[in-house]
Amino acid sequence: MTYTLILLRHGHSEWNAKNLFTGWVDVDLNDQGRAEAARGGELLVENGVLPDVLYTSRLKRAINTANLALATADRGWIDVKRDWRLNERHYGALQGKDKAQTLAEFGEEQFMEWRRSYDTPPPALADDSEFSQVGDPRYADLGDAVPRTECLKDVLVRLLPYWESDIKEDLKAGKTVLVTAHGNSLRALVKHLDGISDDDIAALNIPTGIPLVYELDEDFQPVNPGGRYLDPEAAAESIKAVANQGKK
Ligand SMILES: O=C(O)[C@@H](CO)OP(=O)(O)O
Repeated sequence: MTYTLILLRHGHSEWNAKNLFTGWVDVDLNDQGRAEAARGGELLVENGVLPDVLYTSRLKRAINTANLALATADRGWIDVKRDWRLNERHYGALQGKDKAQTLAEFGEEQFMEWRRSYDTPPPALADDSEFSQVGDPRYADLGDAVPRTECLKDVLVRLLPYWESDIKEDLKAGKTVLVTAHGNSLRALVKHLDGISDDDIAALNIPTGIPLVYELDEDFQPVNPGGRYLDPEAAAESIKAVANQGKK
């Protein structure tokens, strides 16, 4: 008996296209992202991997990706659970900043440390910034715990309890679970699933809009470590593009 988990990073967003750090800023998909999401749904159908339940973050680029993919797969009727713990990593004071300019200003080492180190968060975002989520009603349940910045470790710490309490329970019940989330929240989950070290996770990037399917054994260990992208060629191209962001 194996459990089927599908991970799907949202399609290209308006700020991916502009090369801006996004984090918790609620930016929508662009046309490319909407097309990627629909293609993601086609890939689910072509591969006969149809989700029974959907998990998303509270951010519209993930929500709309899931809606488009599921509509394409004629699966818009499945149960949905949304949770802030699947949100993108909060990018702190980098939210809204241009990646290429940040790279030029701070140099590659600092830029990569902020983007990909496991435990160094970017500087905190001021509460009165236009890009702050403090006071946003969608995070009212968080009170003053709304993040001002996060490193990947912080994401793992907030995400794992939810993985244990909710997502795993649906898998245990035999449901095929679709998690539609973000580059860094999915990197955290993949780190956990594949047992990737704190150092090695820096080199792992998740492509936009391409379903990544894990088969998990009864102990939730991947039967297929690293998972299986439903379009491996497109995934390889997109991974390269994500890795090179800023370096234009
Ligand atoms: O800007 C962001 O929020 C993320 C994902 O788009 O970017 P990066 O890949 O640089 O972590």
